[in-house]
Amino acid sequence: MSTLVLGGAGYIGSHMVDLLLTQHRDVVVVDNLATGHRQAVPAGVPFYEVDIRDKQALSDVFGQEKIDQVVHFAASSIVPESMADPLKYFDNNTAGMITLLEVMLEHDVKQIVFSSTAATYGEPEESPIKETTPQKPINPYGLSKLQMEQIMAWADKAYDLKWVALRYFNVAGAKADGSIGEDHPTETHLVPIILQTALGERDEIIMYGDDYQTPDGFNVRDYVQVMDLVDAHVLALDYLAKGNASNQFNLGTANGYSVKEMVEAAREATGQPIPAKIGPRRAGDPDSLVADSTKAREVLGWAPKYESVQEIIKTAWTWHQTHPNGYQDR
Ligand SMILES: NC(=O)c1ccc[n+]([C@@H]2O[C@H](COP(=O)([O-])OP(=O)(O)OC[C@H]3O[C@@H](n4cnc5c(N)ncnc54)[C@H](O)[C@@H]3O)[C@@H](O)[C@H]2O)c1
Ligand SMILES: O=c1ccn([C@@H]2O[C@H](COP(=O)(O)OP(=O)(O)O[C@H]3O[C@H](CO)[C@@H](O)[C@H](O)[C@H]3O)[C@@H](O)[C@H]2O)c(=O)[nH]1
Repeated sequence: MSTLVLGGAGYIGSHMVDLLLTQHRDVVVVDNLATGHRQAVPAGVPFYEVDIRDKQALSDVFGQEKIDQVVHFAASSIVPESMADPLKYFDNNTAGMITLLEVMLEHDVKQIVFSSTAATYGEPEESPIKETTPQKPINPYGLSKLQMEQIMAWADKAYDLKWVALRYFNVAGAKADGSIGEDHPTETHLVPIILQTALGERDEIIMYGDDYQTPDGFNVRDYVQVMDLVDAHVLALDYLAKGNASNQFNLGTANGYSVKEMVEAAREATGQPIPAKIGPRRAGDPDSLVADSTKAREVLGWAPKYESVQEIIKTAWTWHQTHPNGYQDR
C-alpha cells in the first residue's frame, strides 16, 4: 500500500512520514510549505510543493504516483488566528477538503484518514469527552474541522468513500531521538513556548487567564505524545484497508493538565526556572478538553506509550535543545 501524506512537512505530518518509512511503507508527500519545512521530509521521499486547493496540480500528483490511501494533515490549525480570520479557515480547511475529495474520486482513491480535533466539541457537555459527545464548536477552526467531517460523511453515502476522523487533543513532544520536532513559523502552542522560555529565547510565558471553570482556574488540556498519535494513524490506515466502515476516534490520554500544571511539569522536566505570569484570556479557548479514548484502544488497538506529561515534555526538550532555531539547525 502506498500512502499520500498531505501536510507531511508539518509538525505531526513529518512524524507520520518517519513512522511510515520505519515500517517500510511507500510514502508520497504533498505540502505547500505554508507552515511546514522541506528539511522535515527525508530527501529520498517523493515531495511535491503543491497547495491542495490547486486542483490540477493535486490531480497531477495522483496521476504521477501510485496512491492507495491518503492521510490529510494539510490545514490551518491555530485557534486564535481562526477567531481573527475565519475565512482563511473555511477556505484552506473546508474548501480544501472539497477539492481533495473531488481529486481522490477522479482517481478512484477511496480511503482517507483525517486530522480532526477536540475543538469540534466546543465547550463539551461531558468530561471526559466521548465520540458521542455533541460537537458544538466555539471557534471557526473547530467548525471548519466539523464541516470537513460532515463533507466526508456525505461523500461516503454518495460515493462510498471510506474515512476515519482522528480527533486529536493537544499534541506535544517529538521523536525520542530529537531528529524531528515542532517548529511553527509563529509559535502559539503552549509546550514549545514554555521550552523556548526554558532556553532563554523568551523572557517569560504568559498564562492566558486564571478565571476558567477548572480546579485552579487555568485552562485544562489533554496532552498526547506525537509518536503515540501517529501510531493511531497507521492503525487507522490498516483498519480502512481491511474494508471496515467509516469511523471517528478521540486521541488523548484521559489526563487533564492545567496551563499552570504544565509550566510546573516543564520546570521539573528541564530543571530550568521558566518565568511565568498571568495574562488576559485568549479568544476562542474552551475551559477544559479531556479525552475518553476507550474506543480507539478497543477498536483500533491503540496503546499509547507516554502517560506522563513530564515524559512528553522531555522528548520536546531534546528537540528544542538540539535545534534552538528549529529546522534551520538541520
Ligand atoms: N497540533 C495539535 O495539537 C493538533 C491538534 C488537533 C488537530 N491537529 C490537526 O493536525 C494537523 C497537523 O497539525 P500540525 O500541528 O502538524 O500543523 P502544521 O502547521 O505543522 O502542519 C500542517 C502542514 O500542512 C501544510 N499545509 C497547510 N495548508 C496546506 C495546503 N492548502 N496545501 C498543502 N499543504 C498545506 C503546512 O505547510 C504544514 O506543513 C492539522 O490538520 C491540525 O488541524 C493538530
Ligand atoms: O503562550 C501560551 C500559549 C497557550 N496557552 C494556553 O495553553 C493551552 C493550550 O494552547 P495551545 O497549545 O495553543 O493549543 P490549543 O489552542 O488548545 O489548540 C491545540 O489543540 C487543539 C485540540 O485541543 C487543536 O485542535 C489545535 O490545532 C491545536 O493548536 C490553552 O489553554 C492556551 O490558552 C497559554 O496560556 N499561553
